[in-house]
Amino acid sequence: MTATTIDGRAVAAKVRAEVARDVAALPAPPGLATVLVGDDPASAVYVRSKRRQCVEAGMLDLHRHLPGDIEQSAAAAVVDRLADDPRVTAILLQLPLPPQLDAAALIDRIPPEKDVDGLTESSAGRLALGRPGLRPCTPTGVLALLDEHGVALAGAHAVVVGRSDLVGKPMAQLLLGRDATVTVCHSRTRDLAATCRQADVLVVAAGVPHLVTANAVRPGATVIDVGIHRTNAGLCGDVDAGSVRAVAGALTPVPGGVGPMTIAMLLRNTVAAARAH
Ligand SMILES: Nc1nc2c(c(=O)[nH]1)N[C@@H](CN(C=O)c1ccc(C(=O)N[C@@H](CCC(=O)O)C(=O)O)cc1)CN2
Repeated sequence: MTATTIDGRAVAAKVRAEVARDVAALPAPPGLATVLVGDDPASAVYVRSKRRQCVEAGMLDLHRHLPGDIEQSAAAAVVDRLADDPRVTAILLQLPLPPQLDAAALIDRIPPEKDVDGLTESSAGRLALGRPGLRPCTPTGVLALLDEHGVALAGAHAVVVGRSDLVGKPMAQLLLGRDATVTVCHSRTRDLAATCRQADVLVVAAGVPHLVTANAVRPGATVIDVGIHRTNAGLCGDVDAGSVRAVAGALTPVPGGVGPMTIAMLLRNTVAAARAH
């Protein structure tokens, strides 16, 4: 068996076209404020893509690039100005932030209605309680890929590897909301491979290159690789695609899988924020 490739680029392109149509129908273009602190090369690539795709969709690009050594109070003042700016529909702080900054405190200065990353306490609480709200982009993008690929989640056993605020935790909650039976693995999980082999749907968001190999995949399972790592050999994920491709029923590639969906969901969340305004 060779796994079917789940084409994130194609699905993301469909979403972007839908977003562009939705933006054209709005009374005014939404403003997306991307805040980049410092000069981390990977973050710069992602923010550049977000800004480009924001403009291509017809939105206003309201970018802020802050020095990497900025103090907490100064960063907070920038967020507060964006929060009060009527041109700003949506705010995101590109993560990770430099170590001197308290990311959670800065994120929580974003008004819930502008929190298109879905990372504030308010957004996270609404997700946990099953109430409407803006959801984190990557987990939402994973759900969109599973839906587009026709994966039945109700009653399925989903295993999530990783428990980050950005992906693992909201991913588990979103899958639970779709009536999957959810197991969350992490660095303290004993016999990770045995747990992963139970999965009908395996979402790997551990941040460890090639963590999951073929021995951890049940034949025919759907495997979603959220990882992205820059190596001398190029980009790779948390899944050893070379070996897993021979066992899985479906697999997302890196690059070209979850990554493009993260940005597509950001744009979709920005339209949702504009509509709720
Ligand atoms: N505030 C946030 N920070 C971060 C998030 C987030 O959702 N919100 N997610 C990740 C990084 N990320 C978005 O910022 C992201 C990662 C990867 C891609 C992507 O399109 N990857 C391409 C390859 C791009 C490349 O050449 O490197 C792919 O996988 O095909 C988009 C967004 C952490 N920070």
